[in-house]
Amino acid sequence: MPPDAPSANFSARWAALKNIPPFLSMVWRASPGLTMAMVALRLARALMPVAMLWVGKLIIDRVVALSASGGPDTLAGWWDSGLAHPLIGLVLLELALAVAQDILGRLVSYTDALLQEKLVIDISIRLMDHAAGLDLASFEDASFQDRLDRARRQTMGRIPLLNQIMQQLQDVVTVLSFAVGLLVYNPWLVVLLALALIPSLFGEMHFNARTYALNHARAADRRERDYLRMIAATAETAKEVKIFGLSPWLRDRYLTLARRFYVENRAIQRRQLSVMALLTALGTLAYYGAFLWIVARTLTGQLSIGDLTFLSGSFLRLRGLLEGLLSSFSSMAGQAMFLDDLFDFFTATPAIASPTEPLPIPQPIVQGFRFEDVGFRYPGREDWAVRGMTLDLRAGETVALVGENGAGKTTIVKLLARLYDPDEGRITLDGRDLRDYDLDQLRATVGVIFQDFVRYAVTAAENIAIGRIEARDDRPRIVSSAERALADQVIAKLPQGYDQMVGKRFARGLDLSGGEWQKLAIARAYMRDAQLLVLDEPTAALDARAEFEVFQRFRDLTQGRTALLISHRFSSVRMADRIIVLEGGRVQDQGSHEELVARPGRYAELFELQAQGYR
Ligand SMILES: Nc1ncnc2c1ncn2[C@@H]1O[C@H](COP(=O)(O)OP(=O)(O)OP(=O)(O)O)[C@@H](O)[C@H]1O
Repeated sequence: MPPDAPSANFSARWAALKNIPPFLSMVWRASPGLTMAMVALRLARALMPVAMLWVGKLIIDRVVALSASGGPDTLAGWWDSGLAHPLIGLVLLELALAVAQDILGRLVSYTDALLQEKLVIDISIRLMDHAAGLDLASFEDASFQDRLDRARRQTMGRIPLLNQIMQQLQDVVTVLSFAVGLLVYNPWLVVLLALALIPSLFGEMHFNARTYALNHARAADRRERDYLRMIAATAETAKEVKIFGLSPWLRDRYLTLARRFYVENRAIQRRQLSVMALLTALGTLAYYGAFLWIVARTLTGQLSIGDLTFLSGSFLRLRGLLEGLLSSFSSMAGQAMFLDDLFDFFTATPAIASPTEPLPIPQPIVQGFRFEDVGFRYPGREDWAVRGMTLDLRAGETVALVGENGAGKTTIVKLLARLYDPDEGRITLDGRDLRDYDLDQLRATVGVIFQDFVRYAVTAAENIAIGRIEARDDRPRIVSSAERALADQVIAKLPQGYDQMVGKRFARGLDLSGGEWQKLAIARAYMRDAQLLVLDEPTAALDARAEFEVFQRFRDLTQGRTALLISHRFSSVRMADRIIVLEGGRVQDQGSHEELVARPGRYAELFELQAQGYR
């Protein structure tokens, strides 16, 4: 069991009850009106059983009294004498109660369904909103992924908890109403019942805690299982799974993980079965003991037949209710333990945020961006991704970054957009630390298209509009961005043009080639009014001519704006005003293409290598 797994003991369970009030406040937030209606309906419903049983007792006592009094022999006689009128009134009352109970039950289910739905929507939106504010680093951290995964499950998985809590509330009121009835006859009856049920309560709590601990400890396994199931059967992976014959390997890996969980879970379930059977038997014994007492008192005339029915009825109901209450109380506490993950997730705060008094981004940028002796390590890694990095991105200039795989090119882009903050040194914009500026404005100013851009399963137009989602209805803007990125030719070939659904996730979707996707992605860059435009190798799948053309246009169209290009193709890179050569997270050299090829160094060497390939 990992150190952070809650131990399978009672205190963890009791402690989890602290989650109930915040959970209820979430319910209230989701819909105050429905919540109030629900509580009122449940309360009314809670008092029905005791009322019905009591009226039943009154009916029996009256029937017994009337038949003992030796009244008329015929029904008509009874009617005329008027003796039976109060009895008829009681029967009608009982009938009305039964009908009301039914209607209330249906209203409760109706309100419950609506409230649960509202709650799912509300929690989902809060999860999405909260996730949007968190650091990229959080998403790249596996333990955070586990937490997020568990929290996400809470959205659907813990919703029945609402019903459980409400039912619990209703049952408590019903129990209290019966207990008051029993107390009137003999307080010991109530004590006896409660005592007999305590062992089952602890038993239930113990086993629920064990199950939770197991689930918690195996969260990482489950994520892997979901992942395996996903890669075994999705459009994105089907090609490789077939070509490499991965199916048996995926299947075995899945089975190994699933079996481990199954075996551990079965052990808990087995113990629960035997222990709980014993504890429940205890309860049954106590129940029949009390029942004997009631029968004896009736025989000796201390209780009426009506009392006997009321008491035995109350007893039967109380036992069922208390048992249900105790077990659902413990399962409710168990469910509440799962809420820890949800609330944990909500308490996670981003480290990268706007300062309290942010500076506005200069319009226009005058000097540009500058890295001053910047060092950065990815969380959980010992080695530096960039170190001692000093470079300038002057306003209005087109700069290319080159370097071998892992040289730190993408990391520079992430630092520029403040997806991460440097561990050493600082990055400035017009002389002020990036951290002093408004974060949202900064991200709007830096338009980046990454090499691993997302292929959204939406329409072609929407795929482009992603670059400036507020302008998704601005068709002329979308069309002109598409033209600049050469994506218009791709779209012209689609049967439904800009409104064509793309991607293979949905039946209506039409998949595109790698290069075609890239053109759509590049069009996103033109949707923005970004002052710094970055293309981080989204052109890798374009053929050499298309990349050349895309970059040429990019340079022309970004005239007067600052632009950063990342590419491994020298034919494209040479268009830049200045080329920065990175090696091992540092600037190794910089200059124009002509300057760099003229002197011996990494650039000339790599350029020569690539040129040879074409000879
Ligand atoms: N999310 C991450 N978590 C941990 N380490 C990372 C992460 N992303 C990159 N790195 C590491 O940081 C270093 C720099 O990576 P970076 O992505 O900046 O290289 P790059 O120059 O863009 O490479 P490429 O040409 O392959 O795209 C590499 O050693 C890489 O392994």
